[in-house]
Formats: sequence, structure tokens, C-alpha cells
Amino acid sequence: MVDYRVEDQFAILEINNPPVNALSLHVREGLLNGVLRASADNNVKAIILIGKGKTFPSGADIKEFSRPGKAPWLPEVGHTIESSNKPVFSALHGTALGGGLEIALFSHYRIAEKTAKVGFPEVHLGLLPGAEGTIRLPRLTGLVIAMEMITSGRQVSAKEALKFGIVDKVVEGNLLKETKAFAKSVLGQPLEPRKLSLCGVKDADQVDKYYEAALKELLKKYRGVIAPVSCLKSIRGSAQLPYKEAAELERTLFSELMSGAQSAALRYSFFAERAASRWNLPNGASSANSKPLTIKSAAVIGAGTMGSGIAICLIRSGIPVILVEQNEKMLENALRNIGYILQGSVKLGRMTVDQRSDCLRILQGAASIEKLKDVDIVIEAVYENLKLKQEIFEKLDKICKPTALLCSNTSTLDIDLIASVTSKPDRVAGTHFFAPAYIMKLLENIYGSKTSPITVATIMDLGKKIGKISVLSKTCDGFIANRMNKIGTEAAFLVEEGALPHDIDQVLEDFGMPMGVFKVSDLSGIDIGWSIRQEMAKKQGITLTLETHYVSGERYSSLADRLYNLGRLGLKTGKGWYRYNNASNSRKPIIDPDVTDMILNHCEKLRIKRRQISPQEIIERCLYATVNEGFKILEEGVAEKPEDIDIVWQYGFSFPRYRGGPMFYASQVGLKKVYERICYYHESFPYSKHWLPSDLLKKLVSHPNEVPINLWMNYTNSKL
Ligand SMILES: CC/C=C\CC(=O)SCCNC(=O)CCNC(=O)[C@H](O)C(C)(C)COP(=O)(O)OP(=O)(O)OC[C@H]1O[C@@H](n2cnc3c(N)ncnc32)[C@H](O)[C@@H]1OP(=O)(O)O
Repeated sequence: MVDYRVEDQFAILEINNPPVNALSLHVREGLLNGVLRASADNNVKAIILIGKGKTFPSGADIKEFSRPGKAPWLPEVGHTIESSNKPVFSALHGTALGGGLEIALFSHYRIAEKTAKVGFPEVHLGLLPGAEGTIRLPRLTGLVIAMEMITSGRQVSAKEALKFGIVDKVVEGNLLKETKAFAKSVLGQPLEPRKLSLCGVKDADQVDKYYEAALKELLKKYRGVIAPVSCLKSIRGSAQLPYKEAAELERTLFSELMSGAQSAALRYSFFAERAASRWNLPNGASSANSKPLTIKSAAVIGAGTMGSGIAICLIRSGIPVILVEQNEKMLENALRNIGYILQGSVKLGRMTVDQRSDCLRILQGAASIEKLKDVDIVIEAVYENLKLKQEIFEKLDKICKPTALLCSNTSTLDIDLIASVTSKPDRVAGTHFFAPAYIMKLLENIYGSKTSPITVATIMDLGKKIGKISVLSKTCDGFIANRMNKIGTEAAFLVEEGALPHDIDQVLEDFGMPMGVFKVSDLSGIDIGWSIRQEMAKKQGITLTLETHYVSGERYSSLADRLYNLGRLGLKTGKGWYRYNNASNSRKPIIDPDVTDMILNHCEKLRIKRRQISPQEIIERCLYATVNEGFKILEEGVAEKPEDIDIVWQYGFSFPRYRGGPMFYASQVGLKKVYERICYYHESFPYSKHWLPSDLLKKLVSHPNEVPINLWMNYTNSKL
């Protein structure tokens, strides 16, 4: 794991632990023994630590965090490095992160290859740099930079690292050769001034001022997240306490974070995100054995908000797009809007003026789909109507080249029904983007019963290329995301039973959702849900009224239909579940007594006796109903693994990452407890089939050993 050799009186300790040279036990042992051996060797003048392959260590081995660890610990290795009687040089390339950077900070000198990046990403794992990184970095950079880097987890370039004083030299070419050359230039110089444990923090007298300012920012930016504040406390300690005491404080704070629920969820999320990119189909095809096609050109059909957003994602990644829209005016508007949106990105510094021009150069509008015969992929994004989509796919089947992939941005419709009108159903799939498509990171890809592995591999790969997190779902009504989301349904029932919309929103926001369900509904428009409900009623041959309380034996709430009838369509009409001050163009929701009256009237008409509803019940009803559906989705193979579901929730519905996702959250609450509450709510609400307990959940609780491992999490010790 650490190869030791001596060259030109340099002991070279080459860390060899692919893929990222994580500081696993054997690496720590290798470093410790290597430094001791080199220090005792009279033929060695200096020691060089370097990573083999693509990077210097990118951190501690996160997998080790979930099991009892073994000494030597990183600080012990670090102090052995610092106290060596020979100068130690860390030669950085790739991503020198976390524990990797800490090892470098224990070294006496740091040389970085020009493209290297350094940083402390621990905060993304709900941790702090626990091998004295919070004590050492401020000694090099001063407090402000250390606070910014550690609390944000930002990776900085070699050039910036040089400016901040983190590295001593940036080199090009052969890193080892350049490091030796640098080492020769400083050999013989005293080591004491290079030992950070002996240095002070130069702006220590300003610490309270910097701490207060940074804390204020953090509390605003990371509501409910604890690690950034702990990072800050530890950095404050670095300035206020003697080195040893500061290191003890850091260790205490690190242990608290490590044993907490937030870090467990964030570490799980790190692996879940990577697991979601791996997929297996029931026929044995998988991401490991299927190669994607290269997509060189694309078309998007429909120039509405979704279509335009999808086009932006593609052109931003250099894929030329033909945007098809029959309505000329709409097409013109869409092309103009895309220009404005990209202009906004320029203003925000996310792209340059030239990059914007390059994007617009590869975008063209077209009024008909006849022009699409040469494109590699078509993404249809017209409104959610099966007949319309089938008509389009029938035409595409005749016009497009036989190898073209035909995809639909449907959010609910069965991919098999869409594919059935084509002669090449193996080339048909769903690519479900989330609004706004150019911002939201999730791409929910859907395969039908005839979708080929190549098609799946290509859309998953395309997602990665355009900067999305791709998750694969089997086709079904609503796929993973929309099928599972029961929050809106239960929230409406809770309002009928006694809660008010702002009570529910508050509880959900306190839980960590960025916005409550009723605020979201106002933002997207009350008419959207209304159309979906009307369409559903039409399909079932029923008429919905304001008194409808059951549909096909299922409980139904007509509260949102009442809002629609009152013309309260949400933010766009200045009134919805809340009121908005349109005069000042404010998007701030204001509690509206008219809505409360409307709710009370509704309950009176339907003779619903209202009661006090606790925050606990709101969370349980909204989340456990969703979790129950999640287990049904797993059971049916719609999602291959719970990680896929959690990633859909994090990136599609902004579920707080520090809670992992609904499935992980359930595992932390304890599946037995969740199951019992689901059974209780099923008894209480027999007319809501989403409370019918999932068989898989029942089995997990009663016979966990009979459940295949991929159906439960590999990374956690979930409580059963
Ligand atoms: C006392 C404690 C002291 C210190 C605490 C720490 O050091 S905590 C760890 C801090 N470091 C990090 O958080 C870095 C995490 N990794 C990354 O950000 C990226 O992996 C990285 C290094 C930028 C490389 O990105 P890339 O896109 O090239 O690869 P990918 O992310 O797909 O990772 C490749 C595989 O490596 C696994 N992996 C990455 N980092 C770690 C790690 N620190 N420990 C264990 N495993 C790691 C990752 O899961 C991938 O595995 P795979 O099986 O292929 O999914």
C-alpha cells in the first residue's frame, strides 16, 4: 500500500491504494513505518510522500468510518512525519483532500503539480478535518481563508493554494523530479520553523470578530446542518487555545459529529450517489457490461419551460440541439428566453460570454419534426397526454435514423405504451427531467419492458455528461419520484382534519425541506394539480365536485379544487394557499385568513370534526406514507435499491441530504417502529391505499435474513 524506495538519498514513500489512495489502515501503517525507517537511515537526506496513479490521498477511507477502526490513527502518523529528523516533502497531484491534505500539512514542505486541487471536503460528510486540519490550516492561511475553506468544503486550485500559503511551490512536468529539485534547494535549512505545531495563528487576536461574522452567514446558509458550526468552533479553538488543547477540542468535536445521525446520513449519501449510477436490469444487463452510444446531436420536441430547460442542459455540454415547436411565436420566445437564461449564467459567473455564444451557436429552432432524420437522440417534452405523445413517437419512428434513441420527458406515463407505437421499442426510454431542468440535478431515466441495455447505458451516460445525477427506474405509473410522493396527498388530508397549511409547511421546513408543500404548490400553480386530477377523473368516467370525498373507494380531498374555483392559482395570481403582495412583486407567502375560512367551511360542509394535530403526526403522515410506497417500489423492482430512491428524493425534491433520504431516514428511526406506525395509520385510514403496509417492509421487520441484500442498504447498520 506504501512502496518504499531510496533514490538519490531521497526516501520515496509512494502511496498505492487505488482508486483515490484513501488513507486506509495499511496506508497509515505504511506511512508510519516508512517515515520511521527513513528517519533512521543514514543514507537518506529527505523524505518524499507521493501518490501513485491519479492522485495524492483524497482523504481518510470513508468506508472505515462505519466500522471500529484500528491504530495507527492519522494524527499519530502526522506527528511522526512532523517530528522526523529529515525534512518531509509532500508532492501533491490530483485531489489532495481531507486526511490527504492533513498529511501534507504535517509535512515540512508542500509542492503541488499545476493541475492539483486541495481542500477539506469533510463538511460534506457531516465532519470536520479531524487530524488537526482545523488547527494547522489557519496557521498557514490565517483565519478567514481557513474558515471559508473548511466550512464550505471548497477545493482550491494549486495556484490559489500557493497564494494562500498552503503550498510552497507549483510545478509543471515530472512531479517527483521537480520535488527533488525543490528539496535540494532547501536541504540543510532548519526544520523548526516549518513545523506548524510550533507556529501561531497570525490573526488570532481577530478571532472573535471573524467567528461571529462567519457564524451568522453559516446559520443562514446551512439551516439545521451542524458540521459547519463545529468546524468553525474548532478553528476558533486553534486561535484561542495552545496547540495541544486545540487539537483535543478538535478531536472532541470530531467524535461528536462522527457518532451523530447527520454524518451517518451524509456518508451514506456519498456512497448512495455513486451506487445510483450503477444499474442492473432483470435480464442480466448492467452498467458493468453495457456500453453507451456516443451522442453527438439531439433534438428536443416542445419549446415550453421543460423543453427549453432540457435544450439548455444539452447545449451547455456541447451537444447541438434542434428545438422543435409548431407554434412559431412560442419557438421564437423560447429561443429568446434561452438566451436570457444563459445571460443570467454569465452574470452569475457560471459561464463566460464566449461560452454563451458557443451554446447559442449550436442551438437551432425548427417548426416541424421532419428535420430530425440525422439526430442521435430525440427528447420529447410536450404536455402530459398519452395520445399526443404516441402520435409524435409514431412520426419519429418513421423519420429518425434507425439507431436514434427516442425518449420522452414524461413524468408519469407508461414507457411501454409510448414505445408500442414504434417499430423499435428497444430504442425508446424515458428521460424525466425536473423543473427547472437547467438547474435541478436529477435525471430520472426510465426503461420499459423492451428497452435495450444500450439505450439504458446511453441515457445514463448522457445524464452524467450533462452534469446530472442519473437514477434508473422501471416503468410504472409515476416512476420512482411521482409515484412515491405522498406528501401532498397526506398534507391535504391533515388540513381537513385540523392542521392549517402554514402549520404543515413549518413542520416540513423544520425537518429540513427547503420549502413546505403548500408553498411549493403555490409556486408551481394550483391549476397544474387540478388538470391532472381532472384528467384522472375523465379516464375513470367520473365528475369531481367540491364535495367529492371519495374516488373509486379512495379518500379524496377537494380543498385544492376549491382554491382553483376561487381563481386562487398560486403565486401567479397573487393568491393560493397563501397570499402574495403582488404590488411589491414579493414572492413571500403571507398567511391568509380567507384560506382558513375556506378550510373551516369545507370541513363543516363535509362534517369533518377538526382536531389538534401534532408536528410528530405531520411528519409521520407525510413521510411514512411515502416510505411505505418506497418499499412497494423496491418490492416491484421499480427501483433496484433504496439508494436509488433516496438520491431521487435528494436531487428531485430537495430532501435534506443530512437526513439521507426517506428510506435512510426510516432506517434511522427504526424500520420496526415505522412499520408499526404504518399499520396504525392503515387502521385509522382504511380508505387510503398508500397506508396498506408493504409486504417487503413487513418481511424486513419480521424475517430480515430472507430479504436480498441489494434491497437494503449496504452502508449502514440500519436499525430493524
Ligand atoms: C481523522 C479523520 C481525518 C480525515 C477525515 C477525511 O479525510 S474524510 C474524507 C475526506 N475526503 C473526501 O471526502 C473525498 C471524497 N471523494 C471525492 O470527493 C471524490 O471521490 C474524488 C476524490 C474527488 C474523486 O472523484 P472521482 O469522480 O474521480 O471519483 P469517484 O467519486 O467516483 O470515486 C472513485 C471511487 O473511490 C471511492 N472513494 C472516493 N473517495 C473515497 C474515500 N475517501 N474513501 C473511500 N472511498 C472513496 C468512491 O466511492 C468510488 O468508489 P466506487 O466503488 O467506484 O463507487
